Amino acid sequence: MDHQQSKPLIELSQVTKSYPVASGSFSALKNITLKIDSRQLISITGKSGSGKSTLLNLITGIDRPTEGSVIINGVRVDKLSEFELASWRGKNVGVVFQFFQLLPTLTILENVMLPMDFCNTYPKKDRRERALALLQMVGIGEQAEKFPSTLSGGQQQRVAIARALANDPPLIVADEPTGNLDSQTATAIFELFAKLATSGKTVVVVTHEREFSSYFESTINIADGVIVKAAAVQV
Ligand SMILES: Nc1ncnc2c1ncn2[C@@H]1O[C@H](COP(=O)(O)OP(=O)(O)OP(=O)(O)O)[C@@H](O)[C@H]1O
Repeated sequence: MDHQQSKPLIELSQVTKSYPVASGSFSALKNITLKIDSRQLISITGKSGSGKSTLLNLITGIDRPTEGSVIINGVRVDKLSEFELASWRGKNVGVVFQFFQLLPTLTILENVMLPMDFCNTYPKKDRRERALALLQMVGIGEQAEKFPSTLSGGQQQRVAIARALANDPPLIVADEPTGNLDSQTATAIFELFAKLATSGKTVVVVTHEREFSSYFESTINIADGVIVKAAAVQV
């Protein structure tokens, strides 16, 4: 990949996230400074309770830091109002979950159209065609009129990825996206993420699965709220 053209998509400066607890306050993230270039596939790893979800929630603007700044694609996300955040998130971040979280009463196609309907990002007449094109891109175009419960886990995760891409966000974030999938299906999902990074997306994946480390350009390892390693992975 041509790293010459890369620029940071994600910039965290001296970020601390503390929660009030009975004994005072507990810092889930401690003074984190981090830059992630665009067009990269990055993993976040660490033991349970190390701070991975907290980091992800700050990057997606679901949570705000107690101290420090979070800049995504040039926008100071931690300074946006709740109203601004909802709109910013809808257009700038596609989220993929472990358990897919598709709406069961909508068809696959309707699930993928939903973010466009919410954010009004594409003309109404174009949304169906765009959703279909995305489903074809992730390899399940022929399932478009089916309901989520009739699909396999791997197929449902492909739908969730198509939905995450609906508004063409620069950033895709995935929290344990293959935690519920067999190894072969997981491989296909990581290959899809790699393809997205090559096509220009920045993809940040929280994962425990070490056997897929070769897919990532960098791995950010967190322990007790501190980045202990953020090394480039040799592919
Ligand atoms: N709202 C909260 N109030 C108090 N402590 C919290 C809160 N949210 C998270 N924590 C604590 O912050 C630390 C980091 O939590 P976080 O969910 O980010 O970990 P994680 O690495 O994602 O874990 P897992 O792999 O189990 O999901 C944990 O010790 C957790 O108990």
